Amino acid sequence: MLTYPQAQQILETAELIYSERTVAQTVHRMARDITQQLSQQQPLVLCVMGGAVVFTGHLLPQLHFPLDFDYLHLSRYNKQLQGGEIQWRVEPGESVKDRVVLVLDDILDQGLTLAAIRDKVLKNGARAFYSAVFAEKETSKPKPLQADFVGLIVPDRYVFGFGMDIHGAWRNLPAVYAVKD
Ligand SMILES: O=P(O)(O)OC[C@H]1O[C@H](OP(=O)(O)OP(=O)(O)O)[C@H](O)[C@@H]1O
Ligand SMILES: Nc1nc2[nH]cnc2c(=O)[nH]1
Repeated sequence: MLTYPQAQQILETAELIYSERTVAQTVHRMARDITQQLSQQQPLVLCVMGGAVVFTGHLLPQLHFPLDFDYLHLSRYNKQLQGGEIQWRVEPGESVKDRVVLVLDDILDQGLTLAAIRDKVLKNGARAFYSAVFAEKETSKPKPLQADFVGLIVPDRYVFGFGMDIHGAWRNLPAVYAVKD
């Protein structure tokens, strides 16, 4: 865990890359696009804990159609800045069977996390898989999947805020920051 001064120091030296206003406009646009595509499908919406919790909390009240909600939990970064093995804590269960599933995550970086989720959701019998990511990182490597709904494009730097952590801290920020290079 970061100490209080360490957390403060990280924020003070970070670069603001998207303001709170842009974040709000982005979630609003995504809600409109998701509504256009899925409002007749009564999807099962799955929040990927814990990064997607802020995005989910802002998005769901803007989806004015019937849906069900649940969550799944896995981690690949484990409070580090480099990804490793995927560790599942709560897998998608039987509830996905025959459902149109919409998975919400905070960021698509190398895409390994979302690809693992897609594979499990489809293996457990979902009728269709959709994904919405609040941010997508511009990486040089090809990704194993594309998200159906993408919010903000972020540079190939470690970003935090609006649910995304930096060593476990600052998920609570309303805007998006990049760590100092
Ligand atoms: O596209 P990838 O390179 O696989 O990375 C994306 C994943 O990384 C973060 O999760 P993390 O493992 O940090 O767990 P968290 O949700 O607890 O922050 C984020 O929430 C995504 O799920
Ligand atoms: N918080 C955070 N999580 C990530 N997971 C993959 N890339 C990132 C990133 O840049 N920031």
